[in-house]
Amino acid sequence: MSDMVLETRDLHMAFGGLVIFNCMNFALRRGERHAIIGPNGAGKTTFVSLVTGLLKPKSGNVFFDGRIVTNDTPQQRVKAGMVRTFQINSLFKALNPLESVVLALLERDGKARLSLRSVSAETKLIDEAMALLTQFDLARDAYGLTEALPYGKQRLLEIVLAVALQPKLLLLDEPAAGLSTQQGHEVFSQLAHLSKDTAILFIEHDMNLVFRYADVVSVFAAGALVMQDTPENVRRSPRVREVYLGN
Ligand SMILES: Nc1ncnc2c1ncn2[C@@H]1O[C@H](COP(=O)(O)OP(=O)(O)OP(=O)(O)O)[C@@H](O)[C@H]1O
Repeated sequence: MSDMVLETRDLHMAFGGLVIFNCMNFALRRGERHAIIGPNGAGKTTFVSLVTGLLKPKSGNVFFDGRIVTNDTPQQRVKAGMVRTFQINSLFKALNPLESVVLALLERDGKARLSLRSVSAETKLIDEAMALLTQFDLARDAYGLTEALPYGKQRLLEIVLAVALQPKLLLLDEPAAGLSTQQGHEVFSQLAHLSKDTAILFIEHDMNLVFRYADVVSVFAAGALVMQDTPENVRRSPRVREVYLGN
């Protein structure tokens, strides 16, 4: 089994005449916590969309878990163990958090067609859902209205739903966006405790979070991977200061 859970080879992407990447080669190890940083418009979200299958590259390939997935649909990639959360809120507002997590666990177990009512008998799943909510400090909110949750907790719940699928790769687009500094740290410290069976690729603009929680940082600028290295080396790099971090 390869060390790499995700690789892209020679990815080329353009929107009409606007070239985003010419030749993007990228690799991410199993279990790694990997941040993508870079200025606005650098292509970070486009890259993640190519990885998850929301967008198709003009040429080049995406490898996931040792297999080419370039032509797989996003749903096929989710089934293979690649799960993404978005900057936008995508929760089931009509369900309470516990019901939502149970649904995610059913999806993981390939039982998604069971109705929630018939699930009430599945006490093991309910216990597991409750344990996940507890892990992310949401136990007290389990039976409340999802739409009444504060924004920070809604974001946390989205992450719990993704984690419930036990992905090999979890992709997070700015998980701390719109959160207070303390909430941002809480989200990342929960993520830091996840099993190393799950690699995490996250886009983040808050450099305190990036340098504290990433094992590896990739710097995107103007459609190129400028550097991929440890947080310490990225922080010290004159080139990265020039294209992104400033002095
Ligand atoms: N669907 C699209 N159609 C046309 N152009 C697009 C589309 N999506 C993104 N772009 C352009 O591609 C470039 C890269 O955008 P992208 O959103 O990937 O950057 P980013 O690094 O994620 O930026 P940000 O940090 O602001 O989210 C930008 O110039 C953007 O305007």
